[in-house]
Amino acid sequence: MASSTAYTVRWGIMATGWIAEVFTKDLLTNPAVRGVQDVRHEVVAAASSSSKDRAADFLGKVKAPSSAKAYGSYHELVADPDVDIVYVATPHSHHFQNAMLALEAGKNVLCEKALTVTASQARKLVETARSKGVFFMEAVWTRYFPLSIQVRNLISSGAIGTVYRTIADLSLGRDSGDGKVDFADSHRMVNPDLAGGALLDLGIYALTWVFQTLYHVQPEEQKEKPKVVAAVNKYHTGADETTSIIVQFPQHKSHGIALTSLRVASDPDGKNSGGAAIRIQGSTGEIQVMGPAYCPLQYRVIKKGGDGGEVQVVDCPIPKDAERDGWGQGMFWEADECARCLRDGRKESATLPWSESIAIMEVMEEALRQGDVVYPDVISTDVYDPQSPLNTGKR
Ligand SMILES: NC(=O)C1=CN([C@@H]2O[C@H](COP(=O)(O)OP(=O)(O)OC[C@H]3O[C@@H](n4cnc5c(N)ncnc54)[C@H](OP(=O)(O)O)[C@@H]3O)[C@@H](O)[C@H]2O)C=CC1
Ligand SMILES: O=C1OC[C@@H](O)[C@H](O)[C@H]1O
Repeated sequence: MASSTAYTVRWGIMATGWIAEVFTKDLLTNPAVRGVQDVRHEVVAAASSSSKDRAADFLGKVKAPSSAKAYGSYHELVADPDVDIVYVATPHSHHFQNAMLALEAGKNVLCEKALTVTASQARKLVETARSKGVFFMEAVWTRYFPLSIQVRNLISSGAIGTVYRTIADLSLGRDSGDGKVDFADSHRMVNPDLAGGALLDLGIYALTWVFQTLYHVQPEEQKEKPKVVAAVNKYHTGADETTSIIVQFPQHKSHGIALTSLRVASDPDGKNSGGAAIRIQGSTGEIQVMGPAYCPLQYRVIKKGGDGGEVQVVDCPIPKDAERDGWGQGMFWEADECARCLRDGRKESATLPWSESIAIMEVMEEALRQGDVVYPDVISTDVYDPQSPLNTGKR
């Protein structure tokens, strides 16, 4: 078990869908299994906008302690004084209103990706977190993987010289052969009412690799806003199905190429036979990260002019908790980061600062603008409404 002096964070889970379950199970794994002694996590409440019973079922499924409270509304969750931090696990359409509900209640917030539908919404959330003096972070879990940390350190230490280009792809390959993809039109992946589309859901990981290799590593005073050129193919629902973006940092002479698609796959056979999903190309070598871009488990360092014997292959497996049915997907690392920030009084994570989440939202917004993708007003407004249907669940 984690040490008895470990700093404990009490989580409230907002929504009860797929990722809420995966994340909450990760929270409830034993931190010692991943070598963590200084922080630990408790799940004290979960809320469903559908019903209190659904929240109770959820708590049962994740084997939360019997003391954990089930709420039938998001409003009740954010009012619970025992909750230190709210994890927002609703579709991206809802993130602005739901995260605002929690921030306005004075709660710390970890909000699933994509942070919002628009950059203006992201800026408003950050302003609110700042004025309320609470912690706020976008849940891009991949950033906190030991693999990502190692890759960023390699870049910063000059292991592949100056990085001039990163090519990153996260594409699912869900073409169903009849002109459609195999998500129902109502599914959050393609439904504009839920801010569906490849870019906000998947492309954000390709952009994460572009940003953490070309932008994050830039010294603060040299951080440069990128130029953006995008090509977008729209699905018949109006959401984007294939989006390709060139992100240019002119001062740094670097290009990021972020690719995403629901039609073709980054890894058609699931064995990485197609090669690396991410290529980070420097003046003296290349780092290749094997996909999927959201959950990479291996990278390779290839030195320029090497004879093939110089390729260093590094595996970074995700520790599983055998005492908890083998749970552990790698989402616990971002939770540990939240705990350490709360313990240390930090309001934002240095690994994914507010300004970087906003910069990525600005790129996605610009790409979607170039592709004529338009989302409904109710999900793209930046006016907070505690009684919005997105907060009350009145669908
Ligand atoms: N980090 C990662 O690896 C992943 C992140 N995600 C992100 O998590 C978010 C949720 O995705 P996922 O869990 O797959 O989605 P699900 O559809 O499985 O769950 C979403 C939950 O949100 C709540 N909700 C509230 N209003 C609505 C609505 N109008 N329609 C649908 N659901 C609603 C529901 O919970 P309730 O009824 O209890 O309120 C629902 O169960 C997305 O933003 C996605 O990008 C998703 C998958 C992986
Ligand atoms: O964040 C995600 O990562 C895994 C994908 O399968 C999922 O669609 C996406 O939301």
